[in-house]
Amino acid sequence: MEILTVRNLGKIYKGALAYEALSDINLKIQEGEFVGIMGPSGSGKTTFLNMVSTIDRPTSGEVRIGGADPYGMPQDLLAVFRRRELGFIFQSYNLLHTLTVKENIMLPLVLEGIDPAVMNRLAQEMSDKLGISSILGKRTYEISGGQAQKTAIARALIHKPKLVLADEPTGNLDSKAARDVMEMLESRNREEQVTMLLVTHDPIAASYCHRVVFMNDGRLFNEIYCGDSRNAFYQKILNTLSVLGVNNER
Ligand SMILES: Nc1ncnc2c1ncn2[C@@H]1O[C@H](COP(=O)(O)OP(=O)(O)OP(=O)(O)O)[C@@H](O)[C@H]1O
Repeated sequence: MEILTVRNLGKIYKGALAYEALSDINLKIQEGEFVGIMGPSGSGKTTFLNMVSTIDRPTSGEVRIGGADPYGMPQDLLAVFRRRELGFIFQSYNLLHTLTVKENIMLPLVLEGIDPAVMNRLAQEMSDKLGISSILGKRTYEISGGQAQKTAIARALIHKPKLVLADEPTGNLDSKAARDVMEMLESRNREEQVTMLLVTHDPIAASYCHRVVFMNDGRLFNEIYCGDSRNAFYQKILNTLSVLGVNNER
């Protein structure tokens, strides 16, 4: 089943000087896929993610999520659709500092008015899977960056969204914590077929994906698939980045 269908997507930022940030993007993502987006700085990755996440409107083209047209919805329905069907993971975690780790994780369920006993059980199950049960009572300023990102992942997944969108989820982490976070995402994808779309500059993070789509100058440049070997995939990612002139020192 197709979870995301993007057809002929274009975005022109209008200002003193109009700027075409996306041009004629076509992309399909099947249920259970784990797809990375890479490309040089300014190539349109975040703009693309913002169009898919319905944070910003495309100038042309179509976006379908699980068959639904989010841009055809009135604002109030769109807000509910985004909350129910999408999960977000950001580079800066975006946790609420007045809440505990557990309260942050339960937030999407609180907004849906789920029974507290059910919320507690789901939060416990999710944090067991992500290995953060021991920090559930802590405040967000008492935990490490890696733990904060795992908390954000738990929050993004707890309501079982159709599509999880991640923007540089390892961008603020050291290489050990980054691997840990990618292993978490990979295991949630493998075990529960969570469909994920991830923007990253990090070729190691991208190598956990099934497929990496490369952008250049607002267009899709190329896509490559992971075969049997993650190491060979990593090398292919590095090669494509070097063709695009991206320096990927970490
Ligand atoms: N609100 C805006 N108004 C005008 N131009 C914009 C706006 N947002 C982004 N752009 C331009 O659109 C292009 C694509 O930007 P975008 O942030 O999508 O790139 P990116 O690939 O995510 O870059 P990076 O890897 O540096 O985050 C850039 O040239 C940028 O300057």
